[in-house]
Amino acid sequence: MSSRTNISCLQEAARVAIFGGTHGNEMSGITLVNMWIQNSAEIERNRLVVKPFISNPRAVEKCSRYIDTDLNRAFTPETLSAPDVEGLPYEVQRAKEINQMFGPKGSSDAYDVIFDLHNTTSNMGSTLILESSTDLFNLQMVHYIKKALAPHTCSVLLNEHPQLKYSTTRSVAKHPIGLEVGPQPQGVLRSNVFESMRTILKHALDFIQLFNSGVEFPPCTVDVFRVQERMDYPRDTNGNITAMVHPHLQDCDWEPLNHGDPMFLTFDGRTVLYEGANTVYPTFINEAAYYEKQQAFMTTCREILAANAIRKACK
Ligand SMILES: CC(=O)N[C@@H](CC(=O)O)C(=O)O
Ligand SMILES: [Zn+2]
Repeated sequence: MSSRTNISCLQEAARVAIFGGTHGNEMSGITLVNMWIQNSAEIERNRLVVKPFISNPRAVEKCSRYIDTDLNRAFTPETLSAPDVEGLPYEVQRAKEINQMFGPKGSSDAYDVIFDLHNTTSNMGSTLILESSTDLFNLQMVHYIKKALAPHTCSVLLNEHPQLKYSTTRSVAKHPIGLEVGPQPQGVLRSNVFESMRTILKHALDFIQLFNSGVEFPPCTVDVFRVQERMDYPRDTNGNITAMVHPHLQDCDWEPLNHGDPMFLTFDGRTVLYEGANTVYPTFINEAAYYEKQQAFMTTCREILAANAIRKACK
């Protein structure tokens, strides 16, 4: 029997967009994108269209997460097909524009790749966010980035949970990928966070250029953290929070949380323990933007994804 390797031939990635300011108070992505709009030399690659783009300019101007509603939840089929009437929430209108410019979502006309640059107040380090465990192009890209970064590290968050997945701005592209770097307070620029983001983008664009030039990428595996559950703060009967993230959990993103470990510290000094049977890996711990979403942190489980070899399809 001859052994044949399984190579998946994928479409060239000719058009790439880099979004900053999907949330108007996340300063690293906003600053990088504005810099690249001024001078794009650093992100230019052969035979590749790379478009730096401020996705929520009005929120950026106000330095707030959004004007009317969270843009990064607005890319549902219902919102995108809403009739163009006057008085639509700003982000709904903007989502429809972005879908026109970079989509339409789900169509062959859509951009190939959208990188969406975010910052978190959580101590997550550099994190790539995937929305599908079967997107070979993105899995290979993430594998490449992780290798290129070593000895520095980068976590991969997989958000394909049927209930917890949300309709992101980047989801307009064929290969949506989020980049979340922290900790960085809202409205603040930190040089280490800025530089980490910039380096990851460089490796990502290098990967795309290599892929487009015909390089074959061998089969690989990627360690990911799969979104499992959102954990809310303890609350009183009026819905007000009654506890804080416990000091033993604060800043411990991606570290194992086991049955019996402290989770919250109530205002009156009681410790609330994690009661789950299985070890989980919390992330987005004490993210500022998630208080309004009733989320103190998110639990994930570890998983290893395998990806076929890929190369560009011959036309
Ligand atoms: C802190 C923050 O904004 N995080 C992003 C994560 C993502 O892009 O998937 C969000 O909630 O939209
Ligand atoms: Zn964000």
